[in-house]
Amino acid sequence: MSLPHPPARRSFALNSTRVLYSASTRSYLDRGIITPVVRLDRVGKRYGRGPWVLRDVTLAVEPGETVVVTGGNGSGKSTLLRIAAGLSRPTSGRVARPASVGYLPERFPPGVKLSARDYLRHLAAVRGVPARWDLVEALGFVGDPDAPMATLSKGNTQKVALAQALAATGLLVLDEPWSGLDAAAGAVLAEFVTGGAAARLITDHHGHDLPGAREFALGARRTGVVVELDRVGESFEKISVLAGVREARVVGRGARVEVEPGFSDQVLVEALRLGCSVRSVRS
Ligand SMILES: Nc1ncnc2c1ncn2[C@@H]1O[C@H](COP(=O)(O)OP(=O)(O)OP(=O)(O)O)[C@@H](O)[C@H]1O
Repeated sequence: MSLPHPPARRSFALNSTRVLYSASTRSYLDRGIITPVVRLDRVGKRYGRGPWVLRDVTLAVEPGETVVVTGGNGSGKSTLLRIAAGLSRPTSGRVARPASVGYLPERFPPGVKLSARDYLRHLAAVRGVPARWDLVEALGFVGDPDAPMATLSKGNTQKVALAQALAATGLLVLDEPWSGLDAAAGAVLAEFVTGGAAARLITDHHGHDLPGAREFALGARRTGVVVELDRVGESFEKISVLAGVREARVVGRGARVEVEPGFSDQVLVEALRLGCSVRSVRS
């Protein structure tokens, strides 16, 4: 069930600039002077009779703010994002969101027969927003805009999928938006997700450094091992998906890797095999 939208007199205009929100916004939020764009109130989720994936999650994202949802594999990040975007119903709790929501799924749906240009036009028409081909170009799309989406490379598919999500003005929900992007597109995206007036809720296994972003950690479990690696380079992607890796973040030329109990030996062996050096290992 969605909460009714808050009264307009308490809302900040969504098209105001980011600067307006930078000073003391948390205290304004707390005092009810700024209304969050999206608010999850004690949200819980279980699929069928399965275990609870999320329990009692309360989160508010204000205009112009970027919140990065972190947590290990299976901690419920994508589930939380789908609930925030309105694509999945919470089992308990309440969600209030704006009318204009852009959503980038973790994986692009297979079997889309439309061309990139028609796909963008179609989704824009459904949502009542302009088709932003300029965003596709800004991300450095290379390919035939009139070829079926299924024939595009992963990175170019991601650029089109991102453009349809970024066209929204209220809330941007982006699940692993850097996935498949080249460095140039990644840098453009980093600017998109740290500027502008929309509220942004994202996941990012790559741990990009996003100025002003706030972290929201899910399922923070205290046991496990933290491994600090050096000389990680191109191996980061492989390390971040190793069995037992709860979370991996780029730190300078190295990485900080949180590992589930019992998995640290095999993660260390694999990291050394990939040419990394080990800076520290601690519980
Ligand atoms: N449609 C579904 N039906 C049943 N279980 C699901 C469904 N979607 C997710 N789950 C389960 O919910 C849990 C959380 O999944 P979710 O994809 O939200 O985690 P995540 O933190 O995004 O993981 P990852 O970092 O691996 O992407 C997992 O145990 C998953 O198996």
